[in-house]
Order: sequence, then C-alpha cells, then structure tokens
Amino acid sequence: MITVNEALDHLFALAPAMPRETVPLLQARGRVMIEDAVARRSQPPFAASAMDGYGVAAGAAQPGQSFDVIGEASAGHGFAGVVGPAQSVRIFTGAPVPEGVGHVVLQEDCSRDGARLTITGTPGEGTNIRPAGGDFHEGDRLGAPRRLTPADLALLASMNVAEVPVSRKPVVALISTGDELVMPGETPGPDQIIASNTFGLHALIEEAGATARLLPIASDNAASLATAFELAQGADVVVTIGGASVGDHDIVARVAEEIGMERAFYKIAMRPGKPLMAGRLGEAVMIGLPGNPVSAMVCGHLFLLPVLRAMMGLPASPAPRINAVLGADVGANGPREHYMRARLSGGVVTPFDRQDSSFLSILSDANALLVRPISDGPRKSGETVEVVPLSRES
Ligand SMILES: Nc1nc2c(c(=O)[nH]1)N[C@H]1C(S)=C(S)[C@@H](COP(=O)(O)OP(=O)(O)OC[C@H]3O[C@@H](n4cnc5c(N)ncnc54)[C@H](O)[C@@H]3O)O[C@H]1N2
Ligand code: MOO
Repeated sequence: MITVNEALDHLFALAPAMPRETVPLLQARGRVMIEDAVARRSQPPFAASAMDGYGVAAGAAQPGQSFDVIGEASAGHGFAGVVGPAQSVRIFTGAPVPEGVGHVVLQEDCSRDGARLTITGTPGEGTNIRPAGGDFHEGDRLGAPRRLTPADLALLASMNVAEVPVSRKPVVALISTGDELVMPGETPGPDQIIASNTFGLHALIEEAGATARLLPIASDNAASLATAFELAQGADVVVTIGGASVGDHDIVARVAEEIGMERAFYKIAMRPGKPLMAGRLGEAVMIGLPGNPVSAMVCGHLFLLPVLRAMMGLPASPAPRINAVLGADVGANGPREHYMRARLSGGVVTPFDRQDSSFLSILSDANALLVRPISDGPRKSGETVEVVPLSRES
C-alpha cells in the first residue's frame, strides 16, 4: 500500500490543468485568478479628506484661530481655488483637498457664524487627510494565483479592473454506487439506506470553487455503472463512491478498467480510506472513493480538494496542517496513517471515542482530523500533534 503523500503525488500528476477564461467581477467570487492584476489608477487618486469639517492651512489648526470660509469641497465636487492662511473651506469626507489646505479640522471642534469660522476645540496631530496613492498606486499588483475573496473583489474594482483572468471551473461528476441507496426524500425499501456522502462531497466540491454534477445512483451491476460512466463524459474529474473494496459486488475498478481507465494506484495506508483508487479515464482523472460515509468525506478533504485546487492553478500541496496540543491520551497507531475525527478548541485537540468510518454524526461534530502517523507510539495528553482543520472552531 502506498502512503497518503505518494497517492497525492500520483493524483497531482494525473490532474488536468484548467484552461484560462475571463470573467467580469460579478462572476469572479471564489474563482482562481491566474495572472496578476495591475492597478489602472492610484487610490485615492487625489489627497482626500478623511472627515467632515473645515480645511485650513498646515499649522493653522490651533485652538482660538478664526478663518473666512471661502467655499466648499464635497465628494465628487472639488474646490477649484487656492486657500490662503487666513481662509478655510467647508469640506466633507472623500472630497479632494484643495490647494493650500494642510489640515482638516473636525466640525465638532469648530463653531461657525455666517462666513466666519473659529476653532473651539483642540485639533489633534493627525491632519485627517489621506494622501494620494495611500492605499495603492497605479501599477501596483494583486498577485496570482489566488482564490478571490470578497475583499479581493472590492480591491480589484477599486483598481478599475473590471474583468479578471481565471481558470475554468473543473467539472466533477459524482457517481454513487450501490443497490442499497436511494435519494434523500425517497422511501427506502427495508434493506436500503439514504445516499449521504454524495451530498457532503457535492458541497465540498462547490465550496472549493468547482462545479459538481450529481449523476443518477448506479446499481451494483456492470451495465448500470457503465451507463453512469457514459453520463460522466465531459467531466474533468469522475468520482465514484462505494464499490471500491474486495466484496463480490465491489465492481468499480473492474468496470472502470473495462472502459479504459488506466489505474495509477489502488489502496493506501490510511484510515479511513484504505480502498481509494485513482487513474486516468480519457482526458479526465478518475477517483474511486470508498463508500463508508466518513471515509468518502475524509478522502474528499485529503485528496479531492487539493487536486481541485491544483487543477485551478493553485499550488499542488496537501490539505493544510497545524500543530495542536493533545487533549487526551491516545493509544499506539497501527500500519495505516489514522485521521481521527476530533474537536479542536483553543489549540487543544481531542479525538472522539467513537471512530467508526460510517458515523456521520461524529464527523458533523468534528472540526478537525487528528493525524496519527504510521506506527506512532502512544501519546499523552499535552503532547504536540498535527491536525488537519476541517472547519472553523465554533
Ligand atoms: N474483507 C474486507 N472488507 C472490507 C475491507 C477490506 O479491506 N477487506 N475494507 C473496508 C473498508 S476500510 C471500507 S472503507 C469499505 C469500503 O467499501 P466500498 O468502497 O466497497 O463501499 P461499499 O461496500 O459500497 O459501501 C460501504 C458502506 O458505505 C455505504 N455507502 C456506500 N455509498 C454510500 C453513499 N453514497 N451514501 C451513504 N452510504 C454509502 C454502504 O451502504 C456500506 O454500508 O469496505 C470495508 N470492507
Ligand atoms: O478505510 Mo475504511 O475507509 O477504514 O472504513
């Protein structure tokens, strides 16, 4: 059996890179920008007032000083004249600062009588003026590759960049297999259960910025599975769920190979997730996930997400790990790397007692996977361990 990292390397080698496309900002959320964006203007483009108040000459903002108010500057409407040492302008937040003004005094620190202004408070040291280019300058770059966040989109808009080059979203076909499965909302027969990890994986894929295509459940026979593979044509990644193990009805590997899948690996030294398989299927990469619901989801985090990220142009790297302090004693680990469902809180990670790879209630409570290396000895509470965060602490 190969290791988790060896399996990941195989998958990165199999994964096709997505072509480039250009999208307007409103469609760019969560997309991977694959070329640097260059600011087409500076921000602010002019020295701008940060407050509502009165603009006076630098050094003139002293308690008791009086000025003639000679005009007004507001956002979108500058004051064209020059402001002399005994003069001031009414000015509002965002307005271009007129020539001659070096300080904006807050209106709370002033009293006004007609065209006469007197500083009644004590203006602070700060000038309340934002210098031109204080945020960024024309020509500054937002580096790629990066998955665009809401903040990035606001920055790009501010740079006057209206559309961005991104990688096309990978299309992932999801095939659940098994005579026992029905869809949520349907009425299962006495020996049937509801397809579940299919929906978790769908959400993981969409959250990663790819497109998930849920195909009809395939029955445990070659014809049904072959039909599902046909329906998956055109996808960049074909993911099967279940039928990966050694039972008489576990036919995914055989049927996939019959239709031309070139196997890269089968079985990894990992728990849960041992019967994972992968290979090339035409232009696509095929990933055969184990059916146990938690196994499929853990493999989704550890393999599918890194592969999708790499396909979209992000660095080919494993699921991020952090260090945490162990919150309970744990026994020795066996010959497979164990990803224990755990709760991470305040830097302390505590594995759940029940680690059955079919218990979704435990996975739902977990927000991290505690990584137990192959043949790791027993560990005491308080030792430092590695953790793969699954979601934010809550
Ligand atoms: N003799 C052996 N038996 C098993 C081994 C082994 O090494 N030797 N490995 C075990 C491990 S580990 C796993 S993991 C499972 C994986 O089996 P399959 O990938 O063949 O999955 P199935 O048998 O089809 O299903 C397993 C389990 O999961 C349920 N399932 C399947 N798909 C879904 C779905 N989409 N949603 C919800 N539940 C699903 C299915 O009903 C089964 O209960 O094999 C062990 N056996
Ligand atoms: O690897 Mo299986 O995924 O342990 O349950």
